[in-house]
Amino acid sequence: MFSSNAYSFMCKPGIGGWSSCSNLSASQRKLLGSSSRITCCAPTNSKSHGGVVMENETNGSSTVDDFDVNPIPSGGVRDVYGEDKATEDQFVTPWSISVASGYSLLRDPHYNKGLAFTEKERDAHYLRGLLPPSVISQETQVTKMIRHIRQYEVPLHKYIAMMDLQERNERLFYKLLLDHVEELLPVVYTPTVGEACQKYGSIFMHPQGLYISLKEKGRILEVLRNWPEKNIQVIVVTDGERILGLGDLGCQGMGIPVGKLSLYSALGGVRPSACLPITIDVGTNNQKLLHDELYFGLRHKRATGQEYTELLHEFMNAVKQNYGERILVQFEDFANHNAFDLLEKYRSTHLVFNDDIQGTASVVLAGVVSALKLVGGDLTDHRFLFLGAGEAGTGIAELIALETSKRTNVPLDEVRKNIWLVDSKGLIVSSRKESLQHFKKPWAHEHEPVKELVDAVKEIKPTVLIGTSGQGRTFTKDVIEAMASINEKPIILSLSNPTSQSECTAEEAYTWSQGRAIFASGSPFAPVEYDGKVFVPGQANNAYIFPGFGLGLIMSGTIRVHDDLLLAASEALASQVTQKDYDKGLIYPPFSNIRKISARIAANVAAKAYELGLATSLPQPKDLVKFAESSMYTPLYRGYR
Ligand SMILES: NC(=O)C1=CN([C@@H]2O[C@H](COP(=O)(O)OP(=O)(O)OC[C@H]3O[C@@H](n4cnc5c(N)ncnc54)[C@H](OP(=O)(O)O)[C@@H]3O)[C@@H](O)[C@H]2O)C=CC1
Ligand SMILES: CC(=O)C(=O)O
Ligand SMILES: [Mg+2]
Repeated sequence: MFSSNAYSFMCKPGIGGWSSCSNLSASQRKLLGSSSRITCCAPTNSKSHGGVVMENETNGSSTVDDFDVNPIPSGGVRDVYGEDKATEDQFVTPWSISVASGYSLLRDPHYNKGLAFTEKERDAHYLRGLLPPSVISQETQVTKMIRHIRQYEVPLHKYIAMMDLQERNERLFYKLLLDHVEELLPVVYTPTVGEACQKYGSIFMHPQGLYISLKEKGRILEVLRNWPEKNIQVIVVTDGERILGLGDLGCQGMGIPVGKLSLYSALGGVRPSACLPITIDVGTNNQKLLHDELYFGLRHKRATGQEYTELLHEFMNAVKQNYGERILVQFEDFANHNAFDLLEKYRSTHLVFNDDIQGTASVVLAGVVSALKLVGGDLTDHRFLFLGAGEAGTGIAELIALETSKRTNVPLDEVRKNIWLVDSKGLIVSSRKESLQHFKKPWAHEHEPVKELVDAVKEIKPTVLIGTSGQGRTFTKDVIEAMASINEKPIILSLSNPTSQSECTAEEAYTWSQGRAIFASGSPFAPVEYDGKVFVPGQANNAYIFPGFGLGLIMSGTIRVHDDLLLAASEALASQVTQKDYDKGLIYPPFSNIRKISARIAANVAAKAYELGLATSLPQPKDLVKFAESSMYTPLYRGYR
């Protein structure tokens, strides 16, 4: 992810976008060629925007835009290094221009091609003798790497090998991931990323992402400016308190933003250099980690209240100050006592998106809508029961209610009555209302208290059962048999991650429902044979949505997330399920088509953003799907002159 020896040029402060960098002279543009980056800076402590980096790709899109906070007087001399506007008490960053070659080129993951460097490149870039004589293609490298990965039987070893490749040769990493997406997604993402986070202290070799701890309070802007890439378009940030269903992993949660952003590039085509993984370290309440000598985070209990709020507020302001209005901040795996408040606080001032609340809602709504093709009826004909009433559960419930209300013109409050949630204390009912967290209150319907899930299933008689509890094996035989006795084709979504926390396995869902369940899970399960028939479980994971959703926001310059954009993403995803998928009982399309799916999601999201007046990249491209496709990062190697 780091690259220190690229061509670097200073340019005006601004905000990442898709228009061209007007500040570059013709000779600079020529000099930059196809594998160059332009780096800008501003004095530390400066109140102006920090800068933008743009990177050329084959599509020629460039990324410095028109939000100029420091216009250049025509004919004047440009303060390209931010040196002139710095006062004497301010420090400037000594950025330098350099060309990677020889040994440093081989060690630069952004530019390294290993044995794929051509003869000409080996001469031009002082690589003779630093590589064995053979020249091989990127295709052959992919074949070699997938064999290498397959050698490992332990998933964590595969994960380490993938991370190692990412640090050595970024384009090969992404080509490999894209070419073998169904095989490697479970390696770089759930379930293996969960184990990686649990063991991050001992497998940690290269620092990845940016760590912002309480120690950096008061100078977060400076910390952001230490990141080598300047044209950041997406940040995925966690504070590590609710990592998948594994709880508080503190600083070790970094595996999640790193993994999510790999998917942004692989599945959504957002350039890796535009992605910034961040972990905010306010301490951890995980006693095991606090006593682990390899733990590398702050060794104290989590800061809460004002201390937490102030750090997060400084972070959000610094992000906007450094990267501008269009930077997308994706909140990931925060505990629900912070997640809802952060989203509420920043949704009107920043481009923020909570993947666990909003992304999950969008993907599950799509799955439910497609499932209706298999079971019949409309959304209003179905009754939903959730195990788990936190971010994912109430987020999904809310979006299903919104879509149903829009489709039927029935008021939201009325629609909500068909949706029931169970939390750790039992069914959410009106007699509990006073003591409920705010996000549960809309779901407190009139009913006698019910403690056990199986009893709730028998009482509520849901057609759809959704697990968002983070508790493994909670959809017991009794629960699934109860669902199967009420429904010809029970829809059972076991969304909790990683696999150990899944409410049931695919085998349990199919066996206990005598092969009648429409089943999907958050982490993947292998196909199951039951009664002579093979059942292929789908994966209901927000990974279907956030990469395309983010691309849609970025390519349209959208400045705020609106619920209708989530509905647009969901609709696009559901529309990608084919008859062939339905015939296999699948309610999601295969991940092997993910780039096409992401382009459609991006286009639908962008179209809605333009319609709502939230998009700022004007004029609107005529064909948004083509535009999305042409905007995507491709991991093929570029030639170096
Ligand atoms: N597939 C996907 O794409 C996604 C999956 N997830 C997964 O969903 C799970 C939950 O995430 P999230 O909603 O953010 O977590 P939260 O902590 O916000 O919510 C968890 C909910 O589960 C309830 N719960 C906990 N234990 C039990 C139990 N034994 N019986 C009934 N309810 C219980 C909690 O109850 P109480 O409120 O009483 O504490 C709470 O309401 C995680 O495993 C996560 O990995 C999340 C996002 C996306
Ligand atoms: C998938 C995801 O975002 C989660 O489990 O938290
Ligand atoms: Mg998450």
